[in-house]
Amino acid sequence: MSNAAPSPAMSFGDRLTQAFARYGRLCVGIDPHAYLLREWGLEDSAAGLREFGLRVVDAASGVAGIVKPQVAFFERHGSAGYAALEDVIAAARAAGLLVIADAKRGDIGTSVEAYGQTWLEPGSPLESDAMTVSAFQGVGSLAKPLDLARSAGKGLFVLAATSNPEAAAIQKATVRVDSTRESTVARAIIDEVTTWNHTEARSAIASVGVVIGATLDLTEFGIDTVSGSTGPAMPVLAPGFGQQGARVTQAQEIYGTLTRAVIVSESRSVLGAGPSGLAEAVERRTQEVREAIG
Ligand SMILES: O=c1ccn([C@@H]2O[C@H](COP(=O)(O)O)[C@@H](O)[C@H]2O)c(=O)[nH]1
Repeated sequence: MSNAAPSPAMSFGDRLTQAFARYGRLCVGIDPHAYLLREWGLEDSAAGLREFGLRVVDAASGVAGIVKPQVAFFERHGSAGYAALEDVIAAARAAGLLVIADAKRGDIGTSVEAYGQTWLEPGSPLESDAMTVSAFQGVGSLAKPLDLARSAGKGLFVLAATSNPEAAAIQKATVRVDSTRESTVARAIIDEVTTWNHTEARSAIASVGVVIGATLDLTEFGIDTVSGSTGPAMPVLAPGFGQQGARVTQAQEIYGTLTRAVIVSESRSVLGAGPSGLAEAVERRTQEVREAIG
């Protein structure tokens, strides 16, 4: 399966559906922390990051369906880091892996459009299959990347309730959505994404998702994990499993009805196996995630 040139007829949600059916829901994070590079016997340089990323791609290829490079680690090395990231992304996509660039971009609409072009435009050097974005400047500010994602068969994951504890105060804060309703910030973002997805109702899984951490009690964020959705399932990129403490056996309990399109994202808990144990760790984790949520 190659996803190098997605036909516009095939949305990101459709490709996600295929990846789920074939490989399950594990997303292997490509997070070349300095300590991991050391443990792997690699230099903390662009060349070391490139080698690290390519080894993860190798281990994930044919076993897991999705990888998520954490852009921050590559940016540390400036232009050489970006060149390494380009190679890692290209190798992953050529191997048939879906690539979610964890770039967490956001800005006013005219600038965020360029971020979308960087990560989602077919033919761009950093072309990925999906990217993470921030709605701090309003979900409406993301209109251009949303349009591009739709026309190019790409995906977006909007930060809604993140796994880090420091975010709770802002994300649980109440906002007035209209003259009759109030909602938490997290819930308001999820509702806007859901509305967007209802206009793309032809796929089983939508192309625009949200980031909701597995470390949270979602009821405290006002997030509905009980009602069944009528439209396409909203993909939920779910960090917080593994090193941050959440267990995949609890996924159903954490996400409730949202579980049907949860992507279990794990980085350090898999990468910590080191280069010799990595392939086995990816296989084992893929299996555990399959057993827990299919
Ligand atoms: O809410 C969020 C959003 C993104 N992340 C990112 O996911 C990985 C998690 O790494 P682990 O080693 O599995 O903890 C990392 O790249 C974070 O920046 C997140 O953790 N929480």
